[in-house]
Amino acid sequence: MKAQRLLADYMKAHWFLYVVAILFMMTANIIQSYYPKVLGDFTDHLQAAGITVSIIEKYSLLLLGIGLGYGVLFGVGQYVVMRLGRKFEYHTRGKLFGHFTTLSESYYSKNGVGRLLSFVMNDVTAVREAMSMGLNHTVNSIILLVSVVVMMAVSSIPIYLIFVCVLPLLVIPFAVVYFGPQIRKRSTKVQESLARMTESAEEQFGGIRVTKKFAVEPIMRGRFGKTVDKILENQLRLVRMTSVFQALLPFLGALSLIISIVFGGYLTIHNHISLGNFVSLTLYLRMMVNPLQQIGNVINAMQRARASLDRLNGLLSIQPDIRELPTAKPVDLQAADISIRGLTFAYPDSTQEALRDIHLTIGRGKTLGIIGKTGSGKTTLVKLLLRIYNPPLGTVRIGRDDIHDATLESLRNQIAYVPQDGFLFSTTIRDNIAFFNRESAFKSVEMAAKQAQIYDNIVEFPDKFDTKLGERGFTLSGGQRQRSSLARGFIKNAPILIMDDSVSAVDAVTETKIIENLRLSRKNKTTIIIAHRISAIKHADEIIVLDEGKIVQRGTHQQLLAEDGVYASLYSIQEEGTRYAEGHR
Ligand SMILES: Nc1ncnc2c1ncn2[C@@H]1O[C@H](COP(=O)(O)OP(=O)(O)OP(=O)(O)O)[C@@H](O)[C@H]1O
Repeated sequence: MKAQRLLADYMKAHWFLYVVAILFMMTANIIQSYYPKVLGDFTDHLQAAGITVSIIEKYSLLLLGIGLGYGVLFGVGQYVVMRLGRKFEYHTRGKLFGHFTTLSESYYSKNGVGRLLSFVMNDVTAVREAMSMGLNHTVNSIILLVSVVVMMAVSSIPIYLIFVCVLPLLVIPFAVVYFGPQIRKRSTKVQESLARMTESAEEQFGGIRVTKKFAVEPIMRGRFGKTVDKILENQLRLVRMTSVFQALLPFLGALSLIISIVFGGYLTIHNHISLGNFVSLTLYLRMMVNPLQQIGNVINAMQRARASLDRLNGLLSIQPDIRELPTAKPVDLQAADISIRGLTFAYPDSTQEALRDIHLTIGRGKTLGIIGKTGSGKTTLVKLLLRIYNPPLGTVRIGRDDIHDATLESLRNQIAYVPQDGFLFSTTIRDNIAFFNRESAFKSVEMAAKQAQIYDNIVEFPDKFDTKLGERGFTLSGGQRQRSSLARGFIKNAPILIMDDSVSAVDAVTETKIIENLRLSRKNKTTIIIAHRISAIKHADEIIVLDEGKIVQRGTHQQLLAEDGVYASLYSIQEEGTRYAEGHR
């Protein structure tokens, strides 16, 4: 859906309130346009009959009426429009967030969090401002201008005088046509540099611990400084352009006033027009300057909003690259083997193949171990099983069906994936563990914590399972974080559990206990364990060794040890390391 559609749909849904607000503001401005006429008449009265109490009473009451009428009607109209604007902002942010949730990992790997935030913050605000201010000012200005022109036309001020005085103001539309597109271009640049700053700030804050440990704060300040400098540079270019534009408008207003004083004054001296007409004319012209200036502001705001709308359109038009086929059916992973045939895969935008000609069957209820050098394609393989990326058609099957024929929900609901650096939310440890179902019984949360060997730590925390974790769970150590995220995977008790190097940060004794718990609790359930340490996978029914995206060895632990290959040499290095460590205890 296009961003303009969002805006149009919203306005259509609230058309009644908009009409009421516009009517209020129109009436307010019509009332206000009487003000110069009243002062003009007052001047004529003064000139004809001198000042009297009754004249003062009459005109002050009239002016009070105009003031009150304008104030109340305009105030209510403006309130309604502003309120609608804020609601639009709220509504649009919700829609954008909804869209974000549909986008796949490849989008997030290319766009930083800061950039995404900037859509939700800066762009939505720019559109809201243009919408509220635009409507307010446009209605006010147009109605006031029309009323003033009508009032002048029906007054006894000669038309030729009005025309000559208004002449400089007619330049305004041309100025708008000239400046508008340039302002828009510069606004786009400002929005883009704001997005880059938010992105940089997010990254810098995220990496603040690393920065502190390496004492490279000046580099960090320098990097951030560059993004801020760029904003300043772009903003100043925008400000220069808008300032010239906005200064031009009052200048033209002043010019028309000067003409009215010179020409109108001349006509008054020679009794061609009354003194009251002369006063009214100058006041009318003065009254036209503000609305004209406001129209200029509205055009600026509209240009900014157009730039933001274009960015939002770009975002909303991105189609998630992982989509479900209309014919997709739920699958039952408990009842089917997974077979991979001739799977070769390269990441989008990458020419290098991350996986090459993989043939593998993961039998139901079996445990598969995956080992291999860093970057050998282990995580890629499981990402394809989860359809975080799309495997080529026909290469991955669940039972007899292609994985593309499965609904994403059924697939992901039946797989518990535990990554190496499991993200923890700023909530209680209990909610973090029971993430997939917040309603899980406390008993199951405790059980999962025990299986992941984190229970003993949690009961020592100040509020035990109700301990709130800080931003990203920083109050926990690396190993505790990893085990909490492991508990989150265990509690799901899913037909398939994938542990992606998720015991790397625990000591050997804890690892052995976790693996033992795993074997007991996951009897007859499929488990895939990716690890760098052989100790974590040696019990598996089958182990594959990946190297540069290819399976170079496969078999049980014993079979692989018997072969002269990567596995056996890795084993002897790791064993030697363990013996060495034990010898030095
Ligand atoms: N999103 C991505 N876009 C492009 N290339 C990627 C992406 N993710 C991984 N790669 C590349 O794909 C290859 C395999 O990466 P993968 O993460 O599967 O390795 P791994 O065996 O899990 O490594 P590790 O043991 O370090 O976790 C690497 O060369 C990596 O650079």
